[in-house]
Amino acid sequence: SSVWADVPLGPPDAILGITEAFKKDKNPKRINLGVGAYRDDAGKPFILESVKKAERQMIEEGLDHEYAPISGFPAFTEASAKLALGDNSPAVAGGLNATVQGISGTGSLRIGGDFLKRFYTKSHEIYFPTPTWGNHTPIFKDAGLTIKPYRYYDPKTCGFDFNGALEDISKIPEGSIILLHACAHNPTGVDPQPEQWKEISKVVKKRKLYPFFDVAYQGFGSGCIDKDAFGLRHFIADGHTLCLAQSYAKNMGLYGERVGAFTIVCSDKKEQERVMSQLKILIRPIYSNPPIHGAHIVAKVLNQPDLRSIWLKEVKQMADRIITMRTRLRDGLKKEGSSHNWQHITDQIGMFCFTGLKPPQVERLTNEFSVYLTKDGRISVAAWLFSEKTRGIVIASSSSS
Ligand SMILES: Cc1[nH+]cc(COP(=O)(O)O)c(/C=N/[C@@H](CC(=O)O)C(=O)O)c1O
Repeated sequence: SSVWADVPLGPPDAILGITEAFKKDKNPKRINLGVGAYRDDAGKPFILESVKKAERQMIEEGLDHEYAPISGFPAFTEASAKLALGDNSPAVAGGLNATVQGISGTGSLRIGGDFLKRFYTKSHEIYFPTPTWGNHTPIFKDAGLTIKPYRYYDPKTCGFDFNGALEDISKIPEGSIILLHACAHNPTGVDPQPEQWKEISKVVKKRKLYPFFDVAYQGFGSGCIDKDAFGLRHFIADGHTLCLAQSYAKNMGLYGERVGAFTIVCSDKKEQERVMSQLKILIRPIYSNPPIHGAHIVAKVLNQPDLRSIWLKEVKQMADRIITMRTRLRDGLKKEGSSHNWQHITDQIGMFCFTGLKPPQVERLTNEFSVYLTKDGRISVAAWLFSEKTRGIVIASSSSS
């Protein structure tokens, strides 16, 4: 028999599989609210002006196609570290950030998982908020870490289960790794308030946990890159030693360019050199060195003041549009006669709204109205086109709610 006779058929991806199903739907009124990708008012992908300008400059400069360093271009990695940690970050100023370019957020998270498995000796257990982004599980499982939960989302309020989270975190075994979403939590759209971040930092410190921040939506939550980094920067100011994975897929619209970064904040320069050396040894046999096109774009946009100021306006414009769409969706549902409390649609923040719809209602929405969303009831508000689709949500939510 064939050598692959025992290969089982795997299930479609819970998120990317929605787009596959959407593409097969012939209904002209179909709408895809599955994948976390921003769309403009015409439902089209949004190419940022700052990105277009950077690319035009790159063509004029005739950039070559030579290999980047294993860790990526310093112009990219240093700008990424400053974006997340702050322009005046003492850690960056002191050269304590061991930052490498990763293959977008996913690849950066995976480098982190692999590095922790190889060198973090206190524990190989990583604690996830419940729920979390679907791909977090296979990323860290394949890296050889054991996944454990802490409470995060309260289905009763469709909000943050702050007390539950604190209670669970205060019981996490000392030295464990804890995964935190920096902002715009996926899939719930529920973020801790600044005061709550401070409490979380205290408990994480008390338990001597190792924080791993996933920074996939900086700027996309509030529209302000500094506000969205509050939790991360507070943890640094609180003296935590931590690591973080960044993605430029959403906040620069560079989805397919696969541009991200992974940073370990080290305690001193010697440690940073040792950590950098081992990150490069880890990367070399996987993909040797990172893709350069998107990295050049990001380096230009972040380092050139004219492009940076355009970008800051554009990321705020995207965040503001999402906030407007949230309000229109909530009002539209009321207008359609729904008596359900949809307040959480505007209380939540970032690309996603956790509607609270149950799988049977999601199925109805998809099968009868060609509205595509993930089974857990998450919709990408960024992809929402205000239309009579609202009616579909009302009907689906009214049935067996
Ligand atoms: C929290 C989070 N972290 C990292 C990523 C990685 O994105 P990357 O394209 O590797 O930089 C995503 C992507 N989330 C959206 C897309 C996806 O699932 O791949 C989503 O949730 O739809 C996240 O939502």
